Amino acid sequence: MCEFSSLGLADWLVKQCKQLGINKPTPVQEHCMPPILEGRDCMGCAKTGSGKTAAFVLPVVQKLSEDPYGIFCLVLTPTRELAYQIAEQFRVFGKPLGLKDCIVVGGMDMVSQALELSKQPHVVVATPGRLADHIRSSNTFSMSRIQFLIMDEADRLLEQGCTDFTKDLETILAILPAKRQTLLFSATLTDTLHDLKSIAMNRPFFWESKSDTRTVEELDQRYILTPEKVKDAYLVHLIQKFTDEHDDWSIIVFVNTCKDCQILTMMMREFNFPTISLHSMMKQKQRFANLAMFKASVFKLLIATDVASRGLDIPTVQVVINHNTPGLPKIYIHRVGRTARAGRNGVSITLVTQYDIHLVQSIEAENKTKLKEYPVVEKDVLKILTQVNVTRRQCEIKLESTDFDEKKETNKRKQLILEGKDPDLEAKRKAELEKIRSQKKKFKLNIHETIEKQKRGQLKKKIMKRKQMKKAGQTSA
Ligand SMILES: Nc1ncnc2c1ncn2[C@@H]1O[C@H](COP(=O)(O)OP(=O)(O)OP(=O)(O)O)[C@@H](O)[C@H]1O
Repeated sequence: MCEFSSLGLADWLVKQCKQLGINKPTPVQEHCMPPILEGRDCMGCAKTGSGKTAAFVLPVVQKLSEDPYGIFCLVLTPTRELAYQIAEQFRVFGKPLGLKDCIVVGGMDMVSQALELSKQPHVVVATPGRLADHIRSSNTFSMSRIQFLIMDEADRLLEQGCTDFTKDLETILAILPAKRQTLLFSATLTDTLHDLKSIAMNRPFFWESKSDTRTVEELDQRYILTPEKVKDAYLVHLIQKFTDEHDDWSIIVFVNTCKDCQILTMMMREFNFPTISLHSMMKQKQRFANLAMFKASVFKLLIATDVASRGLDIPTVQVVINHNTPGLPKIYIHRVGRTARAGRNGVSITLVTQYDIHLVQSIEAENKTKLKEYPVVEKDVLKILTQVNVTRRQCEIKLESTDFDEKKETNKRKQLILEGKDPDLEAKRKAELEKIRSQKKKFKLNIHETIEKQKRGQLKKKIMKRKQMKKAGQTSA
């Protein structure tokens, strides 16, 4: 393994790394830092927890020290929590320079962000939606001279998933200079390689860690096959087991929806586990506070939606539990990648129902790894089954008595307004679409019935004709 200094990193930065306990470069750092320092665009694809952040932060900080000005670098990232984490890395490595950063994310005060931006910080770390809002609404800052555009979790930024960043990215890219270095990183770049190449136009250097598997060897990947109704009992049992067996434990449980996140958090608290949650329906300040408390081990159990599945670096996490089997192998890779980071060991356990077996098969095929069964004494789970299910029902009733569903509706309306749509019109449009759909269905059903009737009629006629012919034959005989 080589040294940081042989990669072209300045002595003061090598010293800074040493102070942070970073002595030798990881492969993604070893391969991507030299071309970045040479001025090339770079696309780096390496496993979760392999040090991709430092692979782009270190060269940028070095280049900034040679020609410091603001705004020098823009980092885009899909989640707000990740933006804070990346900004922290810039602050730590750039401390000797007095590096100034500005975090521009949704859910936080826009006016103070605008003020910060106008002070020309060296580095801006942003989520696309909020930065695009600033670009559309103010002219107090300029990004026309930026030297670096970095897209962390680049494939997610380009994906047209539940949060679609495409329009915001267009707004942002339009104000950036064509002459810049573009750096794209993720653990799962390959699917979006083609789209990414059009963003990094300057003959990008592409590096992908060569490995048979897409998850790290230190990760012990397990599954438990369970009927849907017994899932929660398995979850409680597993958490109890880890609590009993380890003094120093920290677990993330991933769930599918905000509502499930809320219910499971309430449930786990009923069972006296020190639990906290993270999902997109929470106020942003609460999200940050909860994450900070989990990082500080004040709470040992975090129940989260996929808002926490990418990038978060929490070294104490030993176990990741997938309460639902992720629908895409990519989501699985990022979720389980919250443990077994930077060479540490970790376990992931995926709860699989009979309806999810095909999902596990595609996860195994895509990641070229077989998941092993996690051994559980079933009768211990069955012992707590009734109590767990009763507790869930109680928590569901409790949640129904709050305004959680209304909040969800309000949030949906807010989102539509932010997208420039009229929520009432959208609701009307949806209702009309629904009406058309049901009319079409009815129409299809009618046609089907008519055809069937005709067929039955024709068949009847044929039978009658045959009977008549038979009769006629008999009489002539
Ligand atoms: N050269 C190194 N030696 C030891 N530890 C390192 C090194 N570089 C980074 N780390 C540490 O490894 C951990 C994971 O790094 P990082 O968060 O950058 O991973 P990542 O590759 O971006 O993962 P993900 O794909 O999940 O976002 C961090 O705690 C970081 O401080």
